[in-house]
Amino acid sequence: MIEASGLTKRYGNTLAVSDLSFSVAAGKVTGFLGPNGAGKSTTMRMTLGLDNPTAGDVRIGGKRYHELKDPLRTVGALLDAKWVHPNRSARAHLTWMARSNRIPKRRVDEVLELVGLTAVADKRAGGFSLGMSQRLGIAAALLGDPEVLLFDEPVNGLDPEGILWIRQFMHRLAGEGRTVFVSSHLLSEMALTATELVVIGKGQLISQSSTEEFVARASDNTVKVRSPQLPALHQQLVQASAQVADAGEALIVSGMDSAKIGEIAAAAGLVLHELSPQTGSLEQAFMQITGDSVEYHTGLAEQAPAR
Ligand SMILES: Nc1ncnc2c1ncn2[C@@H]1O[C@H](COP(=O)(O)OP(=O)(O)OP(=O)(O)O)[C@@H](O)[C@H]1O
Repeated sequence: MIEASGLTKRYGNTLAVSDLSFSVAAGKVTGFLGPNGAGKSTTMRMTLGLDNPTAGDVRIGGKRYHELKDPLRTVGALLDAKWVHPNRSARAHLTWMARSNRIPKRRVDEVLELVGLTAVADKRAGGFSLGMSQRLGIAAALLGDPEVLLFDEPVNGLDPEGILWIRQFMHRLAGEGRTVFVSSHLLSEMALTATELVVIGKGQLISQSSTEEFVARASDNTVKVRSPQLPALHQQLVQASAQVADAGEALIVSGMDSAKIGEIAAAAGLVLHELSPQTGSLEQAFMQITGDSVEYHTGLAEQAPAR
């Protein structure tokens, strides 16, 4: 469990994080979503005691990072996958980390196995692909078998296979009852990865809710209907007070649910080829909720360049 309350960080004239309060529950993947520069990394650094808040605090299991007796056994983090010494092997890197944190050496082999790096454990980490480096970073985060895990933009720059692996691995960690908090500016990725969302813009909380609620709240839910008798169906729906828009070979109906549309079609003896509720995307939801209050427009690209 992570709890931020009134968390604030000022760098000179920049208010990077402003009076931010949210909580992250155990047993779920919680997405930390916001455009570039929204304050996600700063929040994560404060959570890990790498930066001090100007005001407020953030606690892990009720304690500030500095108060944790055995930090690595409580919280693991992947902030930057490329910080490993390039000439060190994955095993040597993890062994060094384990030793300096009084973690038994056998745990090194366990985490290498968990992330699928056993076969390359003795190769130079400097030669690793970004995907392999991310796995090594995750192995390091898991060394102390912590209850709480923080990942900052873990899928940035990864290929689809790497992205899928990370997503499934996070679900698995949450399934084991851990608290998994993962930041991203890739909205569609978060829709697939996270069941809860903490959304920020310009250092401030925009919303905290389930991913489903966030999308439902912001999007106009519509129903797509296809029929070989479109004009007749159109007329029936308008008569029943639905708003109907033509979309080529389909109608997009709002103000009426799919059950009602099906009943109207049946009553009029009209054939349907498709009747599908359209839920809005996370992108739409984000734009709608944040409006112009955040400079999100450049952050909407699906594939951001690797950092
Ligand atoms: N050490 C620092 N000194 C000065 N300003 C900083 C520092 N770290 C972050 N900032 C500023 O604070 C704001 C929030 O940055 P932060 O990196 O936390 O955002 P972010 O949401 O993680 O964005 P990104 O996805 O681009 O990393 C930005 O305006 C950034 O320029």
